[in-house]
Amino acid sequence: MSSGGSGNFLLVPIPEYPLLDCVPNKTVKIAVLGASSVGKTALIVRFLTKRFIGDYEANTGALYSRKVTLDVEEVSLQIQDTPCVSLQDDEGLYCQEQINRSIYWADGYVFVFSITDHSSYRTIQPLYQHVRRIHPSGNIPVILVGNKSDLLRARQVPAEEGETLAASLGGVYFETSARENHDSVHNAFLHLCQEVIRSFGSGNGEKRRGGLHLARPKSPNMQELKRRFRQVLSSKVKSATTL
Ligand SMILES: Nc1nc2c(ncn2[C@@H]2O[C@H](COP(=O)(O)OP(=O)(O)OP(=O)(O)O)[C@@H](O)[C@H]2O)c(=O)[nH]1
Repeated sequence: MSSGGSGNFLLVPIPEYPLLDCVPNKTVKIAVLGASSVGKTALIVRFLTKRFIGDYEANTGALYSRKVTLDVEEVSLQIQDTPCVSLQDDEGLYCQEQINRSIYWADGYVFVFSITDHSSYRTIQPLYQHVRRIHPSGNIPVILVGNKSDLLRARQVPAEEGETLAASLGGVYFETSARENHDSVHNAFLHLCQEVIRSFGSGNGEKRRGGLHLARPKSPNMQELKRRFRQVLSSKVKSATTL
């Protein structure tokens, strides 16, 4: 696994909601991962703003943070956009260090490929293995998104291949068009957020974070423990970045 990239990417300040605004134990952290130009940024922007961004700008990985209402539940949602990963000739994965940090930080993952680009589809399996190496235990809430479904004539990945791959990752497959519609994108993100919240309830968060030796806060004094949790996590991320 090669790494590169610099800057305290993940440690950019996450806008803190005033304590009274923080939705206790309902902070959902999602990382959006995939190859170049598959539509990671466009999907996030469509989900959060209902708008489509037509121009292409290689993304450096922005963090979006806001409260959203999913069904009737209000959650503090943080979505980490990430720079592209790429397959190398030996089918190894080039994944910048800053992407590792966002994988380490996230509770759930959106794996994105473009249905018009088979190599972006082939990137998903090694990318998923990489995430598993960082989170070896517990199940990790994931969804697989085949984007650009509006470009039917340019399709290179049949829907069945998406379904098969999603099943092997333990997630659900969604075909979306960030360009054409909001609902397909919203349903995909909504599903993942619900899976993440479910994983908190199942204690999976504790099992998964067991690898970090950080018990998921259970006490009534959630805010204090969450503050400590965040501190320990960010110091862990800091030490991880000095690797
Ligand atoms: N036709 C079509 N174009 C799309 C769709 N989603 C994104 N695009 C376009 O594809 C290009 C790449 O979109 P981005 O959102 O920048 O892709 P990205 O994965 O963030 O790209 P990287 O910065 O390389 O990681 C842009 O020109 C988008 O306008 C879609 O659903 N349909």
